[in-house]
Amino acid sequence: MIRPRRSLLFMPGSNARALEKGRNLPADGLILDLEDSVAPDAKAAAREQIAKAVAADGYGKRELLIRINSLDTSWWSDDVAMAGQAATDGILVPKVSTVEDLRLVRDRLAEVGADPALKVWAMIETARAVLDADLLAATVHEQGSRLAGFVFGPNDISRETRIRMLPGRSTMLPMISHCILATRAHGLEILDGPYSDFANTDGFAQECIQARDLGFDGKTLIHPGQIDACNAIFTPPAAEVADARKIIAAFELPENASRGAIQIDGRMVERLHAEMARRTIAIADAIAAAGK
Ligand SMILES: CC(C)(COP(=O)(O)OP(=O)(O)OC[C@H]1O[C@@H](n2cnc3c(N)ncnc32)[C@H](O)[C@@H]1OP(=O)(O)O)[C@@H](O)C(=O)NCCC(=O)NCCSC(=O)C[C@H](O)C(=O)O
Ligand SMILES: [Mg+2]
Repeated sequence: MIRPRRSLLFMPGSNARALEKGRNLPADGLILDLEDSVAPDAKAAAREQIAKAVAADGYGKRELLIRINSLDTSWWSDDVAMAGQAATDGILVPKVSTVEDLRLVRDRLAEVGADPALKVWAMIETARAVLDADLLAATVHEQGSRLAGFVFGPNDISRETRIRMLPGRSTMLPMISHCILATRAHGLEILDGPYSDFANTDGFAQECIQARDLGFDGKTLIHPGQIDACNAIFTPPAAEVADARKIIAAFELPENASRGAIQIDGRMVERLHAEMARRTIAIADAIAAAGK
């Protein structure tokens, strides 16, 4: 089943006001954070607060992920124990670098008896993870894997590699495309990283358009003011949906039953375009069904 993932808003697990606000924000998903937005001495309280907020529910159809702390900290194991028992859709694992990292998380989730439907998302934000993106994505085929996709992490990549984050992202485009290819080769999803300068609405909109055109499924956000623009940019435009319906209808005509390529309004259209059209319609329908 296709799920709209146009906008996933990060919120600090230590911020009760944000957790409360998340119940009414129009984001497709929320990422309740235990990692970088939570100070070291607030980790335990944030973990408890997230558990209570999820148990109290009220998040409706929004996809809920909990970002745990990285595997080189003393917190991650308790984070997984809490997240594995919480009624969410998945966990987001930061600073994944090796396939062994993903196996550790898989085994810990099994140990705590997590619901088999709970998914794992990996943040790709180390040089090693970018280089080995294909290997990481390939773990989806392993027994017991819960991997659903990647979230790109430009800030940590920049920190580790000293590659600068520039407007237009010219310095990061090769690695972004590399990660997107790795996910698609294994049937996974991928979300773009956040845009920190939340007061710069034009810059944000340009980055969303770029993210969509590069092939990301959606974008992670850090401020509620970014949701509407992000949703609008990642929503298939009405004209694209109408065109998709036309393509499907054309291939369903008896006279086209045995044709691989046809003509619509002066353009060549092939069956691969019908496949793309079906995805466009499925996303548009899923957005409509979610009432957004
Ligand atoms: C960046 C912020 C600290 C700004 O917060 P604040 O100063 O409170 O902003 P505003 O006054 O404009 O807020 C207006 C109202 O909106 C609420 N709010 C703000 N942010 C959020 C949010 N993320 N979720 C829910 N609600 C939010 C405020 O409470 C105000 O509400 P009201 O009281 O009704 O007026 C803040 O936006 C923030 O903390 N953002 C999230 C930070 C975060 O989660 N960071 C981690 C993810 S990014 C990352 O980790 C990078 C990645 O790993 C990489 O490597 O690239
Ligand atoms: Mg990061």
